[in-house]
Amino acid sequence: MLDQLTEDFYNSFLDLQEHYQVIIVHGGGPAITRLLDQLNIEGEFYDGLRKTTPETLEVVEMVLGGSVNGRITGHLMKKGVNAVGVKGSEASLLQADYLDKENLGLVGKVKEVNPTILKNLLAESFLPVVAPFGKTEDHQTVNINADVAAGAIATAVGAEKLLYVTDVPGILVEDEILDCTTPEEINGMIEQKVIYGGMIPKVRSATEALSDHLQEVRIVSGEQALMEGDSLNGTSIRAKRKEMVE
Ligand SMILES: Nc1ncnc2c1ncn2[C@@H]1O[C@H](COP(=O)(O)OP(=O)(O)O)[C@@H](O)[C@H]1O
Ligand SMILES: CC(=O)N[C@@H](CCC(=O)OP(=O)(O)O)C(=O)O
Repeated sequence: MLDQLTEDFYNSFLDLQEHYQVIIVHGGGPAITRLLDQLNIEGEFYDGLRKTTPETLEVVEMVLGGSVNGRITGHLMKKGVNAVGVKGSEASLLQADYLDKENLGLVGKVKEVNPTILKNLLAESFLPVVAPFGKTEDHQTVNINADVAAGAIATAVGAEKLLYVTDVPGILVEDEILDCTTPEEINGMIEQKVIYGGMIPKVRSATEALSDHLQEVRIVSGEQALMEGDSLNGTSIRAKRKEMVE
């Protein structure tokens, strides 16, 4: 999605900051794959997660922590947003365990989040742009899936809303954007194959992140502005449908 993010999308952050304190957590899988291909380093995925050797990790760090993070931060700075790049592996932000060292190598799962750095930056009106790395107890940097990192950070900072930015304007049912839905309906849509492929991990981590505090997760497009007037675009996912009637 990163290559398709529009001017309207980046402009939205000025509007968003009038209503919310905002943290961005980004991925960049296709950009990593491109550089690995150029370097003739073979990539392997298991259940959508990249097997990460020490050699692969070096490339992942260069791409996510370097060019992708710099690009997003740079675009936001140009719009007048005070963005700052943060690596999840630093300042004890994402403390990780190995997910499956034998099969996946240096891939992490989040053990604990220390959001102090993010809270301090937000308090000073910075917009943190987080690259999804973690640090293990033995001080190894690990590669963490961006959707997973975003969910964990949202929970740790006590976020009210979590937005998953993608290349469709929301959850689509027969080409119509769904305004709102629930985890229960989502399970049904997965069963009926209305939701398939890359949307499945997105809606699953979205529903996992829902809590008493984080009452809404949205699936939104990066091809348009995130807000229209005072409301957010895309599909709203909430625990119960009756709460959606506002
Ligand atoms: N019901 C659905 N509504 C919208 N998109 C869907 C649906 N089911 C599957 N998809 C697919 O999910 C894709 C988004 O997931 P993915 O490609 O992994 O996104 P990203 O690269 O932004 O993480 C869409 O482009 C679409 O092909
Ligand atoms: C462990 C793992 O798979 N990490 C991901 C991190 C980037 C990411 O999540 O990028 P997308 O959001 O574009 O998928 C990877 O190496 O591709």
